[in-house]
Amino acid sequence: MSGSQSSLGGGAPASGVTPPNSLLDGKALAQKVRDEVREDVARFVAKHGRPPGLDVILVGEDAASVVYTRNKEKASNEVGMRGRLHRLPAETSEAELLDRIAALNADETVDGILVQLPLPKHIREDLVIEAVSPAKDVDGFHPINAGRLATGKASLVPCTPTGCMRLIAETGRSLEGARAVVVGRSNIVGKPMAMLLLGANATVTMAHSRTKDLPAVCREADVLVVAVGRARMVKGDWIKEGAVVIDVGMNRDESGKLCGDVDTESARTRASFITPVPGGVGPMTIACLLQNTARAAWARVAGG
Ligand SMILES: Nc1nc(=O)c2c([nH]1)NC[C@@H]1CN(c3ccc(C(=O)N[C@@H](CCC(=O)O)C(=O)O)cc3)C=[N+]21
Repeated sequence: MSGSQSSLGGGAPASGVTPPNSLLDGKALAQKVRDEVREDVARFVAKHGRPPGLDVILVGEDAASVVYTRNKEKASNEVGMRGRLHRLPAETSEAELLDRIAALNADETVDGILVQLPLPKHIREDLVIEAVSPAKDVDGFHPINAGRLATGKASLVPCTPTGCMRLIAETGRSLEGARAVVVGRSNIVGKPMAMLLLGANATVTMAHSRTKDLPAVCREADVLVVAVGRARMVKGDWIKEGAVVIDVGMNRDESGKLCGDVDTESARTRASFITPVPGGVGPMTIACLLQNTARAAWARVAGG
């Protein structure tokens, strides 16, 4: 916890007495992170005479991906980076995509490379992830970076889990010895999330679709992070009284409304802090992408 600005909903103080049922405002906290990055970028430009460069590659026309990648491009330019979006047709071959990545790997003005997922079926995702230079892998998806995180030598860490950790820090709750449950075991959220929580000395349980009595496991959690992609799956009575709940889900319900993996309305009555969807983890993911890009730029000029 630092600074005088509160990112909690309802005018709650950022530290001290914890009000019940507080929404954690990810949008406000993301703005704070972006302001920090903007200052860092200015220092980089002053020292190195060029802005950090972020190159985002989108293959195909998926409507949501078009919006997200435009947002990433825009957000990077807003903090003073040189952000660029490469839009490739859906028919782009795997070899063509790998060529484009190789060119960006070799370009000294490129500090960060992000290939938007999912990719079209004819392109092997793992090959593409492994083609990005680990030093420019601002998603933190390369096996080298996953391995570094798992062995306690983290450099570029996946953006969503990093954002979740920052949201948890904002609550003022200590993770030391706390029981953390991560629901979902993906390589891009669940697994790196568990590594970060473990690194903060939480006792971590990884739960998933095969977990027996998932509600009972969730009820053990002082900190519950849910990343499964199922609309409002986690109900209020799965939540331990006073828990911190981080909802990574981005789903559309039957009426087309954006919602998380947690039934926020019922969970709010038991959680002390909970992230809304939208306006929770999503904005933090983009802010942490910018942070990773700045970090990659500094590391590259230092020869790290
Ligand atoms: N290589 C790669 N890296 C990614 O980081 C990546 C990806 N591929 N593919 C897709 C997912 C999804 N993702 C989101 C980021 C921010 C919001 C976000 O800002 N959401 C807003 C709402 C946006 C809306 O209204 O649709 C919010 O939660 O408030 C959402 C989704 C990054 N992803």
